[in-house]
Amino acid sequence: MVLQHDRPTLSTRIDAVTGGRRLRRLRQHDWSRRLVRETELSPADLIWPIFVREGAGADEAVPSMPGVARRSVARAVEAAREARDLGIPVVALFPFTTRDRRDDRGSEALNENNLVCRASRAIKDAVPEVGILCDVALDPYTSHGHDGVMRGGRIDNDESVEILCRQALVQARSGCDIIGPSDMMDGRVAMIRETLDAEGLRDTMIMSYAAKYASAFYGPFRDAVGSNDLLKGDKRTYQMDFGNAEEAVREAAQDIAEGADMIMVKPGMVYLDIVARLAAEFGMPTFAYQTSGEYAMIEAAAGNGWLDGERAMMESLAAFKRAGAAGILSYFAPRAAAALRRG
Ligand SMILES: NCc1[nH]cc(CCC(=O)O)c1CC(=O)O
Ligand SMILES: [Mg+2]
Repeated sequence: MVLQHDRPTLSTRIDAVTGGRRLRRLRQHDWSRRLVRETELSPADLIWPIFVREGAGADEAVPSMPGVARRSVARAVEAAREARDLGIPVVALFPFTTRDRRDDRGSEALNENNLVCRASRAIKDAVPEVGILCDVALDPYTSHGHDGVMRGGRIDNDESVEILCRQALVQARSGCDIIGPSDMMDGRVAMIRETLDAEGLRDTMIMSYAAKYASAFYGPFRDAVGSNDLLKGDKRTYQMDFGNAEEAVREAAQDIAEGADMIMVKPGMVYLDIVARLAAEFGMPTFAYQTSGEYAMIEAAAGNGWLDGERAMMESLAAFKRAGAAGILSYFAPRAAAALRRG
């Protein structure tokens, strides 16, 4: 390339290498950028995870998740109303369980009057237009913080599945619309489907956490549900190894064959390759969970003034859509939906 350009010559040469296709042309105006935007986020893409706690009164802040709180059942109902008004289709319920309600088998999971069941009934009653998703896993209820039952120092798959089926049934009967098995036991989707069908609950949907990785990005969530101090060891014998992608395809294939209506990848931001891959490979409604740690990361940086939180929020959520996700579970849901409605 010559150093001193004669403009017309340079322009001709650039036209020659680009074929005259100047890709910046479409980026000139807000209107033209909007016109050609390939994917768009909408409030209907969002699922709002809500933490519920016993008792009445004011929300309890979760320190590691600025802007997120544990709500009483009445306040959870208010959140569902807010979701409806914002156009958010689904809320996901997670219980904060104190030590005294936990045991080594997670018995509280099967109590039809447990917090999640009471919150489901209250929301169904007051705001029937909003869908309810409930996690199926024992970690909010076990004294050791694991998602299943321990047997000789390991999590017993089949014994756990049996309890998880009963947990799913109790939740579905309380008004939960979508069962979200997040436990990663083998065969649980089929067994849960069978259990629900046998009880006449054919319409209850299953969104399986198909590819759920053993991740550092769940830390703040475990604070929020009270499991962090209790968890013994880690979850690597049932949650996936972060080095694996082929295995995610096998996991998703199994869950789909077993009857999952929708699949999910978790965490989300650091596993966008998996989201894109599963969405393309199976063409099933594929969801991503922007987890507590991913949320906290953005909030912490924004809180320090290190990045523009509002923009980082929208950009991170849009990335899931671009990767092919049908929707996103995100603690940003109400804020993002409000921003999208403002336009
Ligand atoms: N099975 C429990 C469960 N369901 C959702 C999350 C994490 C959600 C988040 O980090 O936002 C976890 C934590 C875990 O597996 O330890
Ligand atoms: Mg599996």
